[in-house]
Amino acid sequence: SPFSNIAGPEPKSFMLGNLRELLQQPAGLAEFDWQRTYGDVVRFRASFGTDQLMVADPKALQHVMQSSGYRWRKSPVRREIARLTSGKGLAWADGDVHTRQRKVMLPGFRAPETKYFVPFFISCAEAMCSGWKEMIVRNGGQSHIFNFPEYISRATLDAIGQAAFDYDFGSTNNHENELANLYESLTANAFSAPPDLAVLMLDLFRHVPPAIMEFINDHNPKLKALHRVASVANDVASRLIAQKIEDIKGGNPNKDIMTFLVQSNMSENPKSRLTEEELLAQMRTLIFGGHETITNTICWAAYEMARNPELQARLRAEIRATEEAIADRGETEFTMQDFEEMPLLNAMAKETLRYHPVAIHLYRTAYEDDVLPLLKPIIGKSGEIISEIHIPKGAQVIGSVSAYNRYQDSFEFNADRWLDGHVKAEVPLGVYANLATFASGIRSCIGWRFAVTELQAFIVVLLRNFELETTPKLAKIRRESALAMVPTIEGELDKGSQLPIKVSTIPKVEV
Ligand code: HEM
Repeated sequence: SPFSNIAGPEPKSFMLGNLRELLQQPAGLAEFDWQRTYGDVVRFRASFGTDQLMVADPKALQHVMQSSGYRWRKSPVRREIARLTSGKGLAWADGDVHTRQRKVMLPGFRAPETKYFVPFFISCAEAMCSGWKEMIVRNGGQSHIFNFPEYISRATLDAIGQAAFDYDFGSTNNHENELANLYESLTANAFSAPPDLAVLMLDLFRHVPPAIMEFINDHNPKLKALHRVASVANDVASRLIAQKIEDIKGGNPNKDIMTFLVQSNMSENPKSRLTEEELLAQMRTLIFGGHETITNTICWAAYEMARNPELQARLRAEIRATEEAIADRGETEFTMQDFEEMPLLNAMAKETLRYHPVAIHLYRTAYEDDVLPLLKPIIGKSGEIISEIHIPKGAQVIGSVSAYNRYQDSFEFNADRWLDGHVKAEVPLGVYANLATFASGIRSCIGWRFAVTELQAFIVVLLRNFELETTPKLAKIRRESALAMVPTIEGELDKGSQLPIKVSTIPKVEV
C-alpha cells in the first residue's frame, strides 16, 4: 500500500474495515479519537482491506479542496447520491460541466441577492413562532416542549420555497402540497445511521462504472420515493421556469434564485447554456442542498442556546439594542446589514457552524498522482517525520470537517472565541470564517451566504419571542451522522431526529 507508513487504527473487521466506527458511531467521534492518537492525516481501512486517508490537516485540505482544481474530484459514489437525490444538477456535475453549471448559478447567490431573502427567512420563522404561541395558549400555560427538528424543518422548507423559487410549500400551515409531503417523508426516513449492508454497498459501489450504477439505481424499487420526488419536482420546476421566462420577457422578473438562474442562462452563449434537464435538476439540488443542512444547523444553535442561558440573554440584549436602532431609523425589521453589525450574533453563527458542521465528511478522489503537503508533519510508522504524502491516482480521501474545525484542540462550544480576536488560521481555507463547514474552492457550498443569513434570522426571531430551556432528554443528545448530522436521543434512535426544548413566551418589546 502507498500508505503503509502512515499510522492509523487497526481495522475492526476485514469486510468493513474501520467504516463502522466512522459511519455508525456518533458523528465525529472516530475522527477526534484518531486525530488525537495519530495526527491530522490518518490511514484507515475501508471494505476488504482497502486503504483510505482521513485528512484534517489545514494545508492538505487546502490542497485537495482549493488549490488543485479538478485534479481532486468529488467521488463517483457521492456524485451518484447527488444524481439520485437531485438529478444532474450542480451537486452531481463534474469537470467542465460543473464549471458551466456553476457559472450560470452563481448570480443568485451573491451578497446583494441574498439580502432580498431576509424578509422571507424572518416571516417563515415568525409563522412557526406564532403557531407555537397559539399552542402554548391553548395548553393554558406559558411554556411548552417542542421537538425542534419537526417544526424547524417545515419552516425552512417554506423559506427555501419562497426565497429560491417564489413557491409556497405551505409546510408550516399544513397546506396539502404533494412535494412538501414527499420531502417530509423522505427526510423522516433518512434520519438513522446507515446499517452495515448500506455501509458496505456504498463502499463497494466505488468499483462499479457510473453508467451501471445509474442503471441499477434507476431500476431499484427500494428507491421509489426518490424517483417519485424527481417526477413531481420536475413537473413543478417546469411550470415555475415557464412562468419565470414569461415574467422576464414581460419586464417583470421576480427576485428569487430560480429567476436569477433563468435570467443568467438566457444571457449565456447558447453553447454554454444549461439544458432543460439541467435547469429542472437545480430545483431539487437547491432543496436537497439547502433544506436539511440548514434545519439541523438551526437545531444545533437552539440546543446550545437552551443549554446556555447567559449566552442567550446576551444575544437577546444585542437583538433588543438592534431593534431600538431599527426603530430609530424609522424601520420595523432587520436587514442583512443589521445582522452583519451584530458581533455576538455573528460569533454565535460561526461557533455553531464550527462545532456542529452538519456535513461532516468531504469525499474526494485523486484524478492524477499527486503530493499532499502537510502543515503539521506526522510521525510515520517507521518513526520518520512525514511532511508530505505521495498520492497515487485513484486514491480516496475523506476530508474530516469535524476534525479540521476542532484543529488546535478547540473542543468547547464557546461563541466568545470569535469576539476576542484570537481565532487565527495558519492556512486560509473555506468561504466562511476559515471553517471547512461549507467546503472550499470550486466545489464550495454555493448557498453559504443564504445559510448564514437564514441561521442568523432564525436565531433573532426565536430569541425575540421566546426563552429556550433545556429538558432532561438534552443530557442524552447524540449527534447522528445520517443524511446530515442530526440530533437524536441515546437509546431512542428508532424515533428519528429529536431535540425537545422547553419554549417559554416572553413579553414582546414593541419596535
Ligand atoms: C448550514 C448549511 C449548509 C451547509 C453546512 C452546507 C455544506 C455544503 C458542503 C460541505 C458542500 C460541499 C459538498 C461536497 O462537495 O462534497 C456543499 C455544496 C453545495 N451546497 Fe451547501 N450547505 C449548506 C446550505 C446550503 C444552502 C442553503 C444551499 C442552497 C440554497 C446549498 C446548496 C449547495 C449546493 C448546490 C452545493 C453543490 C455545489 C457544487 O458542487 O458546486 N447549501 N454544501
